[in-house]
Amino acid sequence: MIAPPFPADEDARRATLRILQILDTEPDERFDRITRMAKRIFQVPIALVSLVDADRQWFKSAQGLDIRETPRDLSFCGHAILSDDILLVPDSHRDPRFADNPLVTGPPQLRFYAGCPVRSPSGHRLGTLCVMDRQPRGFDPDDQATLRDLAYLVEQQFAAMYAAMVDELTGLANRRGFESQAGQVLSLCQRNRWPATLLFFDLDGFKGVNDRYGHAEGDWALKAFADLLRQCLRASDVVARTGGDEFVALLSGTATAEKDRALERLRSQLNALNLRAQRGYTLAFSVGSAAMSAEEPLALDTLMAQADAAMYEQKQRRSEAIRAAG
Ligand SMILES: Nc1nc2c(ncn2[C@@H]2O[C@H](COP(=O)(O)OP(=O)(O)OP(=O)(O)O)[C@@H](O)[C@H]2O)c(=O)[nH]1
Repeated sequence: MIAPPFPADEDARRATLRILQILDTEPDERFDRITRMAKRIFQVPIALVSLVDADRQWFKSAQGLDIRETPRDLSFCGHAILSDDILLVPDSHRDPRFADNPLVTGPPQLRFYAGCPVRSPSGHRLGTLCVMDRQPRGFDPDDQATLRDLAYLVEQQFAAMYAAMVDELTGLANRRGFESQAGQVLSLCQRNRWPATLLFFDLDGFKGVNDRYGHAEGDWALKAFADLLRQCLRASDVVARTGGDEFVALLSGTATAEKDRALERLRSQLNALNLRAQRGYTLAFSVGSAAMSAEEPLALDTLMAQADAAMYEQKQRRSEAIRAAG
């Protein structure tokens, strides 16, 4: 058996799965309808929408299988997401990648597999729409075209979910996406008695960038800042653009010293960007933070309000200092 390797975009792919907040959710008729159609059209016992997570594949929709997940190492879909095309395994007994796979040699005794990768609007292959049989079979070009059409329906559902949760300009979570993801992360911190820190950022003098250099330049600056946040914070932190030039990040399991280090990294990378980019203006931000200790749980709203107030204070101090100097 050959376990599937990770694709090159693995981190971004998993971050997208997190933003969509689709893993471990309830069955959804929009996806179940598609797998029912696939099962009927191809006359197969099993049809799945499988999402490939860190170490498992999890089924958003499953027809003909009682389990909701299997280890990623054993998954056919882990192989299918390595390419844009359909992965076709007409007879698993004759394929060295799968011949001694426990899902082939034991239940559900998979013999035939056809899986079409399903992508997020940002282009990451999140999983597959796949059909399976317990006997070998063919899958002609017409079948393949039909499977691609059905996979496209799955992608449209992803697109609708994505639009509701993601800021189109920067690809970060939007306010709604943030509230929902951060709410879950905060509950996890509270259950495990981990500290958490919320950072509230607002760019300084951003209106001036738009006014002097145009809206397109303003968009460039927002995207550049979003990229820096992505680079300087951990993949497990929840980062969002919640308004015009406002960004927030929830750092989980993070105490003050780590938060300070993250902000130092951000400042130094922003300095480097300003020097490198030479756009005629200096991109700068004010930031406020609010901490939840392991002992005292706080609601997300409270953390947001505290961090916003701290940011505002810093902004006032900075503009007073600039006025005094000038
Ligand atoms: N380019 C661009 N500009 C935007 C977008 N959304 C909001 N803005 C602009 O962002 C600016 C935000 O305004 P403020 O926060 O008051 O401006 P500021 O100059 O940063 O003010 P301070 O925060 O006090 O430093 C406004 O000019 C908005 O028009 C966007 O998606 N793209």
